[in-house]
Amino acid sequence: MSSLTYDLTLAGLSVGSAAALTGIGLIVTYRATGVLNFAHGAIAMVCAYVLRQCVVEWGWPLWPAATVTLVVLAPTLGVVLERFVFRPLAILGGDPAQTLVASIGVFVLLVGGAALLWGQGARDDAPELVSADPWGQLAVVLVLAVGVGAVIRWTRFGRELRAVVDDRQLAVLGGIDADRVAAAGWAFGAFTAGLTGVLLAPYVRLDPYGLPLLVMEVVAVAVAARMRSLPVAVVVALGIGVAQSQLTRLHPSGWSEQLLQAVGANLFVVALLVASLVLPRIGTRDALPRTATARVPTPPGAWIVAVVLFLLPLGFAGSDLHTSVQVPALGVVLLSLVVVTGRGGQLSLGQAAYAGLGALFTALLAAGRFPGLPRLPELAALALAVVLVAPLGLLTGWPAISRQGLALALATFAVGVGVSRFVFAQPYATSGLPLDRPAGFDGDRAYYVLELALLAAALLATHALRRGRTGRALAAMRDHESGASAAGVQVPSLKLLAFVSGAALAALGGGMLGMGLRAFDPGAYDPVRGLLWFAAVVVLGADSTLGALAAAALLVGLDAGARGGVAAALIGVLAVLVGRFPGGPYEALRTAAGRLRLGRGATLTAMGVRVRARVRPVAGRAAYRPALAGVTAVSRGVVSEGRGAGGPTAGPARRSGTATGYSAAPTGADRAGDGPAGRQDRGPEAAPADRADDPATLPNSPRTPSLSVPEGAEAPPTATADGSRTSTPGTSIPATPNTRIAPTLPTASTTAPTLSARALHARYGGFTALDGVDLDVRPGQVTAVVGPNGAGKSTLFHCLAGTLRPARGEVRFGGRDITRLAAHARTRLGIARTFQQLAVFPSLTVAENVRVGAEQGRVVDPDAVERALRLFGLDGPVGALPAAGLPTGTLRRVELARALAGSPRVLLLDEPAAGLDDAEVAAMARVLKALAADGTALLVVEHDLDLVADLADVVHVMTAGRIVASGPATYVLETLGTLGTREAGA
Ligand SMILES: Nc1ncnc2c1ncn2[C@@H]1O[C@H](COP(=O)(O)OP(=O)(O)OP(=O)(O)O)[C@@H](O)[C@H]1O
Repeated sequence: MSSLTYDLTLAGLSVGSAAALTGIGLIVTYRATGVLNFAHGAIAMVCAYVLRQCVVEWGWPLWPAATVTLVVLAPTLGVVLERFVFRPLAILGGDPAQTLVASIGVFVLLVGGAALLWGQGARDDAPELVSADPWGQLAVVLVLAVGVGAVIRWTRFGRELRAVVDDRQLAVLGGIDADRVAAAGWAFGAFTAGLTGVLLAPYVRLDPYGLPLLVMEVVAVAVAARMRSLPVAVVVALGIGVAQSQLTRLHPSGWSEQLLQAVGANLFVVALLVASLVLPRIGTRDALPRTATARVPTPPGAWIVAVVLFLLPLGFAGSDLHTSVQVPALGVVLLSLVVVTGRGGQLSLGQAAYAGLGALFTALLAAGRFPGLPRLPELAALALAVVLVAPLGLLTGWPAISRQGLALALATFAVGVGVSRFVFAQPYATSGLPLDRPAGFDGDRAYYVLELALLAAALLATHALRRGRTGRALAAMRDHESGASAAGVQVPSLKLLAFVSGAALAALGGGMLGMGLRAFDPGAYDPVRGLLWFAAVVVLGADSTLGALAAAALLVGLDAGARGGVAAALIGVLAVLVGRFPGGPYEALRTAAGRLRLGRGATLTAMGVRVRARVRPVAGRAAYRPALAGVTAVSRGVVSEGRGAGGPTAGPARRSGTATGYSAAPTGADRAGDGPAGRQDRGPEAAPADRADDPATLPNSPRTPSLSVPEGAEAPPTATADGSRTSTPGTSIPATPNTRIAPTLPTASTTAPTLSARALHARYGGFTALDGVDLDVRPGQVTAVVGPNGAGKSTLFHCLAGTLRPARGEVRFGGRDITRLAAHARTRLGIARTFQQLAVFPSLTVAENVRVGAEQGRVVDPDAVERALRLFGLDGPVGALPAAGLPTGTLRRVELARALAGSPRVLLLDEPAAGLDDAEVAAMARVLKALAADGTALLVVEHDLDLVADLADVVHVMTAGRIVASGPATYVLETLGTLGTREAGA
């Protein structure tokens, strides 16, 4: 090896060792607590400053100072963070997004605190702990990695650590002291951070912003190791370090030289981009913590105060106004976060990049240096810059389509860092780009007026995005992504829209900021600022435009003093506290306000019930009386209240629903007489002539109308082992395979199926959850799927709804193959669904929830909302209540009303009775029957066999991924009951 190669390799190993240390620390903390510690770099920076303080300022000897810093201070800092910041969050449920916000808060707090204590300038006299010789560093890293690996793998503590990470609550129930494990993880993580800081500080600029960012850039190492494997992290870190070092030898000519230099200097950033955008994701749970997006009630008059405060600087003189011009500009940047994060619920740590691009493009366009474009006047340059940056929002919008939570945070952070390093840090940008203000607005006062006009325009744009159909869809996506998709919201497009609009707003604000400062300053758009802005918006109420303006004023105002960092420190404290109280300070406020509101609402609801109970018999109609009583037909769009003129008939074997719930009394109308035209009689008592089933339409028995377990089909082992798969207490579903169940199908089966599945296979890894399922869901029928836990019912449901793609087989809707169609697209075709776990949008009112379904559904019908609300007894005051905090029974109705508001042709219901009491179940059954009578095809996956008996026309019995029996409800359930009794007797 030549001496140059050797030297470069050694230098690379030195850098790689520091990166490996960071990787080890991040992985250990993550494994012990599930937190990706964004504050790791900030802890490194604080330790480096403390060591310098001890040695340089106080004159302590190096090694005692290092011992105090690394063995006492760093672990103590880790333990304090665990005890006072992250443990309370873990106890509250360990919402990963909340811990992410808290760790960004700690980052911002430490950075701000360091700036306050030690100033913002860079120090170049950090003491050198070990010589530049990389072997010592490498040895430290390897010993640490091997030691930690051994502890995790072979010791009791390691086992406990893995248990805590897998399931903290379960581990605690198993007698493990999760707090001790987490504290140890944090102490060790902070120690490695401190070590990284003191090792790096002598060779890089020690300043409050630069060093933390440098350390966080190597997070790629941990991500590449999937936050698990220490050896992978060490090898990747050393590999990148050496490669980066060797790249400095290459000197190609032309444009590639610049590119190579940029890549060579930032190989860890390239790795971060690859790791977060290309590699499989980590930590994909959850979008934003509820607290971050909670509606903060705007106090009355707040807008008037805000307007007055924003006009106030016009009376200022000189330097005060010079500072004030930053406020509206930053306000516009922060409004971009309101759109992306507050309303759309998407974590975005890279917003500073778009702001910077806006300023850079404006400067280049105004200077005539933008490739291919002539010199433009400043305002035109700003406008064009906004237009050019907007599509770049796809840089973070695209990853957001398939990412949530931590994975999205990392991806957006990576884009922010990438733009900062590869665009802002290049010579053309750093050599000083002047940015003039528009002609006529050169003075601070005139420019401030212009800014206020632009801010007003940005507020209007933000308002438009947060209002109306788009605003509701964004809020729905934020509150419950799959629920929004099920309501027909085009989630991927909406995410792109959020990020593109966010990028445009950020670019506008960034350009304004640049003009305010009269230059493009790359430091003003540093990724660290992106974190600070994100934290500021989140703590002041992410979905609040007023909050964004307040944050802008706070950030500029507090940092206008002699010492910067006050704003960061304050925002850091608030961000750390966001999760401390039940919901953070703003949530506490909101909850208090909400309680008042909900208190009234709850009373109203209760009153509604009372009123209904008391008034109806007399008045016959009450404000709350839902249209269920006497509903005979829900003809598409028309709820008619029958007077014995029709309704879904039920055969004699059908149970009658309990006469309680939404409606005060059963009218009997839904059971008497003929149904509306076109309605099929149901039940086995149908006339024999009606049973001339078209064999082609029968899923399970192609040639014979009799239904049985398919010939030769073996009951899966779990099904026959003991026959005791009781899915509902007291109701056993035996899976004896050769049971012939029923001679006939209900007559409705002669109609062509609306939705059908053929030979569906679905797998989770190597496990087959669906093993060749055929199913038809026909109009005018309630088709039920029953079976023991784990039978595959939900999997089948997901395949039909479009949330899971089958490995093989086909799903058809009205003859069209929809196997590969996304969930929202199926909803728009007319397949609506509800969820086993409620999927309502808590921040929207009841009526808004239903409106989302109507706006995104198959048919956009202006009356659909009112009709759906009335049908489920949600009209009146309850419609104006926020969904958050309403009782389960009400929310089930909200979900159903939302599904129906889109006028679906097929309604898929996943355990619709979950969480409902008998009266509510009975009432719901009546609506569902009415819907079926009107021609809607219903599929119900349900554990409650009483409800199935009451509701269903056709029942399919599933076990172990197969349908083992199908037939008319009465026969199937009776046979199952008999078999169950026989089995029980045996
Ligand atoms: N995401 C997943 N990853 C791995 N296995 C899964 C997953 N979801 C379900 N399974 C497994 O697939 C099988 C079928 O699950 P599914 O939820 O469809 O059953 P189910 O009949 O709906 O049960 P339940 O009534 O309990 O909801 C079960 O063995 C379950 O453990």
